[in-house]
Amino acid sequence: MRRDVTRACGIIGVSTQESDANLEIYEGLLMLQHRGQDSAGIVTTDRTRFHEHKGNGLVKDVFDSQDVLGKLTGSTGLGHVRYPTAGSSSVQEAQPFFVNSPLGIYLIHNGNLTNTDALRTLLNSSTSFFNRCMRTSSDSEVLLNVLADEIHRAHQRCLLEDACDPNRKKLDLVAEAVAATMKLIQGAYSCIALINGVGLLAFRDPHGIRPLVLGRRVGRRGEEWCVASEDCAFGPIGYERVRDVAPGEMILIDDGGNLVSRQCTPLVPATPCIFEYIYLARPDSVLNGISVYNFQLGLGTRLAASIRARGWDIDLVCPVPDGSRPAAIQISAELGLPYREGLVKNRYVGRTFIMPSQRLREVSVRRKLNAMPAVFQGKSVLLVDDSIVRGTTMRQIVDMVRRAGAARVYLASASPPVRYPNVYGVDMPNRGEFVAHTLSEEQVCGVLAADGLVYQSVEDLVGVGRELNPAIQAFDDSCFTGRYVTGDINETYMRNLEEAGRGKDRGFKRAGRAGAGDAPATIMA
Ligand SMILES: O=P(O)(O)OC[C@H]1O[C@H](OP(=O)(O)OP(=O)(O)O)[C@H](O)[C@@H]1O
Ligand SMILES: NC(=O)CC[C@H](N)C(=O)O
Ligand SMILES: [Mg+2]
Repeated sequence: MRRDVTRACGIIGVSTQESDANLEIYEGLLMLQHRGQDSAGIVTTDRTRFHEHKGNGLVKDVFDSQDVLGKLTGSTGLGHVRYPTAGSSSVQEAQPFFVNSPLGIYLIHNGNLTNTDALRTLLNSSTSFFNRCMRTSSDSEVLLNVLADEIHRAHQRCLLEDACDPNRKKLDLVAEAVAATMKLIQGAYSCIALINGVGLLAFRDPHGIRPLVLGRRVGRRGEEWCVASEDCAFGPIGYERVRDVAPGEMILIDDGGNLVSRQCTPLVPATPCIFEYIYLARPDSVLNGISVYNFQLGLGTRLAASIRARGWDIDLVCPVPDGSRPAAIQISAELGLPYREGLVKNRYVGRTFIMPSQRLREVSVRRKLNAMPAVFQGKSVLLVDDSIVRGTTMRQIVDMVRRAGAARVYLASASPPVRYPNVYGVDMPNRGEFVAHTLSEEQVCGVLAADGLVYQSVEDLVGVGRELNPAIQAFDDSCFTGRYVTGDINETYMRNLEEAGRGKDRGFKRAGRAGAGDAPATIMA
């Protein structure tokens, strides 16, 4: 079930009392590798100094020897795997990022800020204590500097207060700073920071768009903690899922393993990114109380009803491996049709949708998937995929399956038509590149040269999530609806995004350029 290509970031932090954090973080990052493959980084602390290593590439290649990993000593630390949404892929932008004032802080981030440029201007202005100058164009580096600035301000405020207790708890200062940071930054963020002399800090944006899960175990010297993007990381390193970090919540674990939590913004139900359940997260993860696997089965159940209504004459159901398997299995069970694996995947070829040109993407699909005549010859086939974005994958597959002898090729997409970019930390092309951006279902079917096409409806998609966790009534489904939960995304933002992406052929390269004063607007076709 493991995906070999995705486009978000994965984060993990561990606070133990006696174990080697480096090994646990390494193992945890391997479990999160599907979320980002551009770079990997780990930092640990042995309470006297930080130990850091990061680089471009997969976790196994960046940490390719005992020597490299062995130098990362200490019982607390954090790790990151990156797929960029802002800035570039250069090693300077690999995470974690570090600042040394007002105290040593390392930070990792999953998500994307939508007001990065405004924040950068603020940090460079005289209102910032240090007129902070960044080294990269990463939004995550900006986020770290905002946090550092706010920690400094909170400390200054405390010193100025007449009644300030000189021993005022560090927790209070950090909580004040995180709350102030959350007021300034916009967009999506799940973050973990290592703060010298304070401990391990984790916080999640007020809408809970990107995931963040807390795990715990009891060691010989007391409680030990793990925070990660997905709880699939916990099992191999011996932690048990406790709960999701709440939207707008911060958690601080001190060096003694004591955990405290503060709600930094008014608590509202999460509006998590629905694409996590369709494509990004591993099926063995439970996010926001919803099993990703069960979500995907639910997609199959709902889609089966729409397929039945079409009255197509189908001989077999075939998934586009790997992500659509749960939905396809469920469709085959619901419709009483044979399930067949007719597309063989080559696990040693890399990316398709993020390849740097359309021609390369097409070649890559053919290298990655091969259609078997033994399955398709003379059959009327229903192909199921988790999503259709540019349509490159499906167009190539329809052609391959026909060449393999299929009599008819019907298509089912477990998610609705992707029509709008995701601006919250998932790499997506520009609006004009989506095959469905301005086309109807029937027109897309024509472009893909299929005999029929059915998409999941937005109502059914959201209905699956609501059914599995009634406490969550709304999701960030912006890539299907054009409705952005943070309310700050407008046409100017989209145009700037598209202009910044032009010529790079990957679309989502830079963010955070919304024109000041633009009214938030729903972006509809
Ligand atoms: O319409 P397109 O632009 O071709 O993109 C859609 C495809 O991209 C993803 O697969 P991908 O090949 O990225 O990875 P996977 O093997 O993990 O499914 C997704 O699962 C679809 O199959
Ligand atoms: N996909 C992500 O979460 C990316 C994090 C951050 N925006 C970066 O570009 O590095
Ligand atoms: Mg795919």
